[in-house]
Amino acid sequence: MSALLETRTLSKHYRIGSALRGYRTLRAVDGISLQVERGEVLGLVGESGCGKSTLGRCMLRLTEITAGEILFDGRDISRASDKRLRPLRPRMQMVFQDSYASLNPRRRVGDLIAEPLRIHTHADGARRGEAEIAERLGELSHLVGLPQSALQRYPHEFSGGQRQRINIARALALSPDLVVADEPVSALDVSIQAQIVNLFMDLQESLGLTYVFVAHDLSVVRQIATRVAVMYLGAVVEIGPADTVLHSPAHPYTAALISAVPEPSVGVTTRRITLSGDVPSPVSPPSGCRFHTRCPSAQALCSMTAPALQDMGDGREAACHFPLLT
Ligand SMILES: Nc1ncnc2c1ncn2[C@@H]1O[C@H](COP(=O)(O)OP(=O)(O)OP(=O)(O)O)[C@@H](O)[C@H]1O
Repeated sequence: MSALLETRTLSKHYRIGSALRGYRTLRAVDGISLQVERGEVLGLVGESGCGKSTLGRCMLRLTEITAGEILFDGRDISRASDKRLRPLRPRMQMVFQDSYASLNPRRRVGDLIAEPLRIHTHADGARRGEAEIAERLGELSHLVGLPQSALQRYPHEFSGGQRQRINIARALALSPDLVVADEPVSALDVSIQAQIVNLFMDLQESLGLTYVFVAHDLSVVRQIATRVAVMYLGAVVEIGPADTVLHSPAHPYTAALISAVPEPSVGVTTRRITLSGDVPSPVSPPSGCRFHTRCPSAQALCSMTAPALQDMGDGREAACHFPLLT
């Protein structure tokens, strides 16, 4: 069976600057090939600005891509028009970090959750009637743990965690196959984060969902992800089963990310690695391996030749000339 979603050398470049000062190309996502299998939770991790959100948005074609291909359920949607995407939209949904910005403050929660049901018809073109919508609203609020009374109220009357439940209900309204969640818990208090992560996990199990879960917090990713893709400067540097990648990283960058987590239970690294310097600009990424300017294991080869993702023989791939395990 084919993957639910596949990207092939996917790139998203932005033109930045001005006519006066000159234009430059910012490589937010630069040639990423990966597969998201049905029923899995792929965690996307990496420092701020490495391209996680851009990749998530490209996967759902919420933004035009610059190059490469995206296949959803075997169908090439890389350059599909809005009209062609429309029947697929219900099957792919996004949950954003900012639970408030995603909700129109002037509309009642019930209307907000029902909106996708009113906009999209059934697959045969039939519109949903009000009784059907009311029944679905009842199901959805139960699924995400919102009381029925919440449907009559407005977004500002809720806490951040409850608002994220509203966003999740909206995303699930049309029974999607794939949900891309972009830092869905990072704006929440730690105690509430656990509740929302648990909700994501319960829903995934009961509804058989597939997630791409973007997060910079490795302890959250470790809790929910079955596989992890580690991004650096627009590229994937390591990808594989979450336990393998987070417990015995092959790429020095993954090891450094894990080292930076204060609580040691997140991963057990073979070495403690501290990164020096800032992330280079995606406008002019370093030659060879993009990570070589900050890598403690870098050698002459690393500044000349970009390493491709290689099979490490344990179900994971890493893009490094001198991986930590060999
Ligand atoms: N619309 C845009 N125009 C120009 N540059 C953009 C645009 N959107 C994102 N970028 C740039 O693309 C790069 C990747 O951004 P992106 O938001 O995808 O990273 P991220 O890993 O999700 O970071 P964060 O966790 O901070 O959101 C950054 O350098 C960002 O400034």
